[in-house]
Amino acid sequence: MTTVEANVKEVQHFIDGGYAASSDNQTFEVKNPATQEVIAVVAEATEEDVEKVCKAARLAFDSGPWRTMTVAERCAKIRRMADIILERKEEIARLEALDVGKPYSHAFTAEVPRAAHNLKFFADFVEQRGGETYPMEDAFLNYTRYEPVGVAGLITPWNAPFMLTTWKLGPALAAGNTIVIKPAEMTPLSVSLLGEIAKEAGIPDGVVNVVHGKGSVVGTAVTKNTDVDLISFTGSTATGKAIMRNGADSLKKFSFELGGKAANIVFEDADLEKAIPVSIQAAFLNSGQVCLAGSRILVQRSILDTFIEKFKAAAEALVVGDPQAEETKMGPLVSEEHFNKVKSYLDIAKEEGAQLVTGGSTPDLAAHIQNGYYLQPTVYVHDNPKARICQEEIFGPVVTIIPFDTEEEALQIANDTDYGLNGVVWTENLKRAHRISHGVRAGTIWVNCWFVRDLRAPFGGFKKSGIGREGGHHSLEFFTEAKNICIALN
Ligand SMILES: NC(=O)C1=CN([C@@H]2O[C@H](COP(=O)(O)OP(=O)(O)OC[C@H]3O[C@@H](n4cnc5c(N)ncnc54)[C@H](O)[C@@H]3O)[C@@H](O)[C@H]2O)C=CC1
Ligand SMILES: O=C(O)/C=C/C=C(\O)C(=O)O
Repeated sequence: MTTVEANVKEVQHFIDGGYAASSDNQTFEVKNPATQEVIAVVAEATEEDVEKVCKAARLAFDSGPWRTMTVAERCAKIRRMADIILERKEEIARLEALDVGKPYSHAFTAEVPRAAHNLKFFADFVEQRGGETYPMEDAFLNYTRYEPVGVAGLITPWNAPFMLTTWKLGPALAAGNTIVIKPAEMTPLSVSLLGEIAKEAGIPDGVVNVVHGKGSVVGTAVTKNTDVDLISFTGSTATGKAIMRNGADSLKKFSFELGGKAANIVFEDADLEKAIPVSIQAAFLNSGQVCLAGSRILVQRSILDTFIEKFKAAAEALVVGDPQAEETKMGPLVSEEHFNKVKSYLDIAKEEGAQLVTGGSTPDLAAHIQNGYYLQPTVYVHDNPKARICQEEIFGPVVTIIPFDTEEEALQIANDTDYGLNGVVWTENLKRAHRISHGVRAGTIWVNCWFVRDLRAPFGGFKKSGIGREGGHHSLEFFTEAKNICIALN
C-alpha cells in the first residue's frame, strides 16, 4: 500500500509475491465512514485478473514447496506472520478504524491481537494434531493422513475484515493450501497487507494472494474459477446462496458463516449488574454490525421496567464519536448504503407500532465528523416477535426488547427466526441455564456472558446462519482431504 496524494492510499492486488495493478488500470474509491472523505483508490480486478491470481495460487499449490515442506517449517512461518501482525498492531488497528469506522481502541486491544492469535493458534493446533489408526487383526493397518485440498478462496466481510480473514487464513495455510483472498470492497485496507506480511514471514510467492473488486464481479469470478477448490465465506445469507449456485458447476466445497438475529434472554433471576453491560456490548459493539449481536433482547415481564430503565441509561451513556479517539465506544455505520438500510428500519419500527425507548436519530457530533454515517444507540420495545424489526438482520445499533412471561414462551420466541447462529441466556439457575441452552436452536449459546471465544470450539450456525463449522478440528476438516492408507502387514 502506498500514499498517492495527501492521505489517499493506493491499494493493489497481491499476486504471486508482488503488488499489481489491474490489467485495465481500473480503480474504485473507498471512503472513511466517519467523514465521507476518500481514503483510498483500490485496483478493481477484471475477470482476466482473477484468472491470473487463481492460476498463481494453483501453480504454487501444484509445484511449490508449501504443501510438501515439513509441518514444523510451515507452521514456523505462520507464527512469524502472527508476530509481524503484532509488530504492526497499531498501524493495522488505525487502518481498521479508518476503513470500517470501528473504535481504534477495540481494534487495537481485541481484534488485531485476535487476528495474530488466529494464525498462531492454527499453527500450534496442526502441529499437535494426531490421526486415526485402525489395525485389522494382525493383517492390515489403516492410518489417516490429512492433506491440503488445494486452492482456497476466502471471501470475507467488512465488519471485522482483518480478524475474520485471518480466522480462515490460519487453518487454510496451516493445512498446506494456497490462498486467494477476496476482501470486502468497502473495507480492503487492512486485508490488503496480508500478502506482504506472508512474504515477509518467508511464505513462498503465490501462496497468499489478494484480489480486490466488487463481490458481484470479482467474488463471482473467484467462486466460478476452476482452479479454486473450496470457498470459505462470511457474509450475508443472500450472498451465501449466490456463491452456492455459482460454485455448483465446479463442485466446490463450501463453508458459510452467515447472518444472525440472536435472542439475548434475560430471566427474572439474572444478575443485572452483569447482564446490562454485557447486553449493551452485544447490542452496540461495532455499531451493531456483528453477526453475533444480541439484537432481540427477551426480558421476563416481572423485571421489564427495571431492565428498560437500566438498559436505556447505559445505552445513552455510550460515547459515540470519532473512531480514532481513545474514549469512543461506538463509531459510524460502514457506508452510506448500509446507513440508509439501517435507517429504513426506523420507519419500519414506527409503522409497526414499536415503542421507542431511546435513540432513533443522529447523535451530537464534533465538527470534523458531522458528515459521518452516525446513528444513536437505538432501543425499541415491541410485544410482537413477528414484527420485521424482530425478524430481520438490521446489522446496526438498533435493538428490540421483547417481553415474555414463561420459559416456554421465551424458547418459542427465541426459535421463531430463520437464523440460528447464537443465543445468550441470563439466569442464576443452573438447571434453567441448561434447559434453555438445549432448547435454543443455534450454534453457540453463551450463558451469563457473550462473545467469549475458545478457538478449539465449533463455531457456526443452524438454519440460515450457515453451513459447516469453523474452529479447531472443524476448520481443519474443511481445509483438508482425509486420506486412508491401508497396509498389508504380512
Ligand atoms: N455474517 C456476517 O458477519 C455479515 C453479515 N452481513 C449481512 O449482510 C448484509 C449485506 O451486507 P453486504 O456487504 O452486502 O454483504 P455480502 O455478503 O454481500 O458481502 C460479503 C462479501 O461477499 C462478497 N460478495 C458479494 N456478492 C458476492 C457474490 N455474488 N459472489 C461472491 N462474493 C460476493 C463481498 O464482496 C464481500 O467480500 C448486511 O447488512 C448484514 O446483514 C454483512 C457482512 C458480514
Ligand atoms: O469470533 C469469531 O470467530 C467470529 C466472529 C464473527 C463476527 O464478529 C462477525 O461475523 O460479525
